[in-house]
Amino acid sequence: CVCALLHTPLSCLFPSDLAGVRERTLIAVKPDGVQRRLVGQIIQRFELRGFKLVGLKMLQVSEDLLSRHYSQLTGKPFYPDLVKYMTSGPVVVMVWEGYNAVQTSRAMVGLTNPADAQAGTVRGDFSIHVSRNVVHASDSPEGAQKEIQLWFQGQELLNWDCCYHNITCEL
Ligand SMILES: Nc1ccn([C@@H]2O[C@H](COP(=O)(O)OP(=O)(O)OP(=O)(O)O)[C@@H](O)[C@H]2O)c(=O)n1
Ligand SMILES: Nc1ncnc2c1ncn2[C@@H]1O[C@H](COP(=O)(O)OP(=O)(O)O)[C@@H](O)[C@H]1O
Ligand SMILES: [Mg+2]
Repeated sequence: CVCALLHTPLSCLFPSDLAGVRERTLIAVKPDGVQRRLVGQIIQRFELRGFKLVGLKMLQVSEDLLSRHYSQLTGKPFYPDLVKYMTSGPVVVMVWEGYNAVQTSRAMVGLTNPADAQAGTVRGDFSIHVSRNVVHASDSPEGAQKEIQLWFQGQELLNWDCCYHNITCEL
């Protein structure tokens, strides 16, 4: 721990805002992202940003899981097409942990409609249409907790120590 090397208590480096250091968010590479071989690049962005991967799997999504994941969208006109899209092939779903993970991940992913997503975001760099926008990212800490419980069993998530933990803002 660099903190120990510096003989500096962590509280000196991060004086007051430690609440969000172990925040977790759910990111899914949607079927179009998997088909287009974008999984590696998406994982790399989260690793390079400083987040820690604590869960990862590939699966074929069931309509039941999807309807629970997108429960607020089931009445939308595009929902049937959304189901076709999301069940058209495997998705890669992961849980990333770190300071302010939800908000920062949303910023990295970009706005829902790729036409509005800034260049430099996943959607802004890799997609052009809202119905094929490559990734999902939880949009609130509460939503993230629900989604993580929906997609992962507790034992599929690993607490592991990162040797750079004070640099990446972990406790
Ligand atoms: N007119 C629309 C609106 C949404 N969608 C799809 O439905 C998903 C869920 O919409 P929403 O939750 O509003 O967007 P985001 O939160 O940005 O996307 P996600 O929940 O997948 O992260 C979108 O990503 C998109 O794939 C769509 O195909 N057509
Ligand atoms: N108007 C739309 N037309 C087609 N698909 C949409 C539309 N709005 C949202 N979607 C799809 O539904 C997904 C979930 O929507 P939402 O949760 O609102 O956005 P986000 O994915 O950014 O969290 C979006 O990512 C997108 O794939
Ligand atoms: Mg959403």
